[in-house]
Amino acid sequence: MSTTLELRDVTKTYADTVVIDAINLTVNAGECVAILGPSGVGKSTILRLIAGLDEPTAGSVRLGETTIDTQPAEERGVGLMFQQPLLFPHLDAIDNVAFSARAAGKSRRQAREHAQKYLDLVQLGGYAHRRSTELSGGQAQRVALARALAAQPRVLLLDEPFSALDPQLRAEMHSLLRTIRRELNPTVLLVTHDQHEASVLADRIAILLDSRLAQVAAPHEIYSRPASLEVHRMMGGLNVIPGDHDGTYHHSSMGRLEVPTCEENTPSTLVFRHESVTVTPPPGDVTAQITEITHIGARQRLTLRANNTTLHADTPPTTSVAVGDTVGLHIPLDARHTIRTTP
Ligand SMILES: Nc1ncnc2c1ncn2[C@@H]1O[C@H](COP(=O)(O)OP(=O)(O)OP(=O)(O)O)[C@@H](O)[C@H]1O
Repeated sequence: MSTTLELRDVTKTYADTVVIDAINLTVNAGECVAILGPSGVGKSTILRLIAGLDEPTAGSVRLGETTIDTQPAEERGVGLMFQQPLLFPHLDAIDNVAFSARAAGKSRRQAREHAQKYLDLVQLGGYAHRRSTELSGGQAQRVALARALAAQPRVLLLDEPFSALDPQLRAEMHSLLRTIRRELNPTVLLVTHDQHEASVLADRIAILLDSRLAQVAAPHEIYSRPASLEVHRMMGGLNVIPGDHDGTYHHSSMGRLEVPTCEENTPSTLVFRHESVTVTPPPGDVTAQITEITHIGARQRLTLRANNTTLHADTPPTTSVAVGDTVGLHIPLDARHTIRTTP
């Protein structure tokens, strides 16, 4: 049964260092929220506070209608999964998954029947009697996920659960997690430093920067309407153009570009996703010269100069261009976003 998870003004201080500073976050029942932030920012600390492995310095954690701050970790109904599967090496897969049911007093047969359902769910039904030491990294991580789910937690906390896997296995685990969300509808709080992972898995992303949540929103909103330049960069945004907003147009060394209106005339930085830019015959919205072409998988990334401004555009490899070409760039109006800059 999924439950709402709520952090209220949660602060965590180690010695004199404030790691988490008065964070408020609600994960609705059945929702998946990803906390995204750089290494060492405090992502795992948040999960430890929820799981009861550490205590907040101030604030409280609620599950449903209950404040769980004083509950021991094992009574919170929180499932945890880490980067490493941490399976019991002396047990086979099914007894790893059956562990919580056995601990709750179920007979071996009942616990194994229950565990088998979860092994089937993670598509390892035929591996029940493999020792955990005889599983591949990806299989062991599936067993760890089955073990976390078999305990029927009220909330599932995932701490960088797929980052030790190679890209193909990681994509398979993403797909499995989506299936599990459809079938079991768990409340999930995921921690990752990978913006791609956050955006493919989560309904909302919470960006953790400098001890605080800089923005909490749906992935497309965070990509296209970042609340700050730091959020734009965290999401891999490349185009950052300082200038001024006159209410209708953004003025910079790149020229004048219509932008969504703002009431005040302010110094502001124009940002737009490199994926949203298309190449046209000049002049386009902006005329620029290509200075570099980098091939990234099935795309090609153009670096361009427009007067003193450096721009980036990701285009299909079929776009026929060469370094030195002068091209037009089309930047859709709804892809243009301005961020107020402190003068
Ligand atoms: N028990 C502790 N005592 C003192 N400092 C700690 C303790 N646990 C964590 N920290 C510090 O708190 C900060 C946040 O750590 P945390 O592990 O939450 O970061 P993270 O964002 O999960 O990092 P990563 O992505 O590298 O795992 C770090 O600077 C870390 O050194």
